[in-house]
Amino acid sequence: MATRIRPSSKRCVVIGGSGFLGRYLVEQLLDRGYSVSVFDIRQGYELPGVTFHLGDLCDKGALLASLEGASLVFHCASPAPSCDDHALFHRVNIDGTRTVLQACQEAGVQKIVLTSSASVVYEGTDIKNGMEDLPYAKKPIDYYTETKIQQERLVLEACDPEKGFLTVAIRPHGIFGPRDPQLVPILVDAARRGKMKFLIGDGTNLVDFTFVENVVHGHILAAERLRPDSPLCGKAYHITNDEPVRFWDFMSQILVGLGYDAPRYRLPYRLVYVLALLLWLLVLLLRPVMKLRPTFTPMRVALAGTHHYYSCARAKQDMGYQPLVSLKDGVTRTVESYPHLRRVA
Ligand SMILES: NC(=O)C1=CN([C@@H]2O[C@H](COP(=O)(O)OP(=O)(O)OC[C@H]3O[C@@H](n4cnc5c(N)ncnc54)[C@H](OP(=O)(O)O)[C@@H]3O)[C@@H](O)[C@H]2O)C=CC1
Ligand SMILES: CC(C)CCC[C@@H](C)[C@H]1CC[C@H]2C3=C(CC[C@]12C)[C@@]1(C)CCC(=O)C[C@@H]1CC3
Repeated sequence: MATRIRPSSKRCVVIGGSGFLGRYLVEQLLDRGYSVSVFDIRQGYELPGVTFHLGDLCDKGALLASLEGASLVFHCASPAPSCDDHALFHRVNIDGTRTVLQACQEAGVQKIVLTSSASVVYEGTDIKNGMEDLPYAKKPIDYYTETKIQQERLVLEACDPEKGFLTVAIRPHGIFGPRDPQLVPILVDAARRGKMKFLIGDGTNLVDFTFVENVVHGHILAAERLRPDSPLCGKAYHITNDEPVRFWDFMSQILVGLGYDAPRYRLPYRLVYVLALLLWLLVLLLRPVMKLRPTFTPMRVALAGTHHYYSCARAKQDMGYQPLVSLKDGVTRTVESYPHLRRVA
């Protein structure tokens, strides 16, 4: 007869653990004495003590096999926002998250920490020191964000302390750090193609960029403070560096740190936004014959030209969160980690 492994509070599974954030989470959990398994569609690395379960999170059978004995699950898997595949976003972020919840309930998992996104309340217009009680965006900036909203709702609504099933969502914003496959590589690619000479808007808009280790710290605190009687149950929490920075100053620090010139010439925000929309329409029209990937999408232009920074007061109060790494140190460590992306004279 097969024996069922008893759930241990230190045994956890990181769904999406091969990705950028997931790998940092796995490393930090190991350092803190957790026993960690990864469930992911791919194996991104090897690490002593970590078991990889490869599969699609939409496959309940595959998930169940990985969840045996675990009491805690971190769900940080998602298709990349830039993939722009509506069917895939829907299948993974909405249907797949339902499957994750069912599998966790069947496997006797007690806690789920979801990686959501602060962008679930952002509609492309200014947000200054936004709190978690802002309503979900009625017009999200893209389909990825639309599915992140539905995903967060599903996870938070599933919280049921009486049944011993506890959920919480972390909303990070603009995660960066060594090994980030998105922000720095996209920026450097644009600079190498001569597209980073201009700044969009007047350059004063403030934005949150969050060092990856702070995001991980928020996740682990949330997991440890999530109890049937705690205020965290069924709630969302912003996790930021708590140091809003001018978008274009942050971009310039990274570019200059890697040997590229900082953007110098200003372009009016509205003009660039309309041009990006027109370009996007053209991309849609041409899609049957060719697949183009413009650098300046309407979503990126909105993020580059508006204020979007969030308060993490709720996380400080309910879980004692404080960022561990300052923005300055985070930028230095990030720049140093990309020698291969430096400008060659
Ligand atoms: N990066 C950021 O600035 C922000 C990210 N977030 C959220 O943080 C989370 C982590 O993001 P990040 O680390 O940047 O993303 P990554 O793409 O680096 O990591 C996600 C991981 O999930 C995997 N994955 C995708 N689909 C499936 C699937 N169907 N089944 C199993 N695994 C799957 C990916 O594999 P593959 O690479 O093959 O697709 C990848 O390994 C995401 O939920 C994202 O929405 C929120 C706010 C900001
Ligand atoms: C070409 C330039 C105008 C912009 C280059 C930098 C951008 C690639 C990044 C600036 C803000 C980032 C961001 C995200 C992805 C990378 C940026 C657009 C997210 C969309 C990632 C997923 C989320 O959940 C929200 C993030 C907001 C900020």
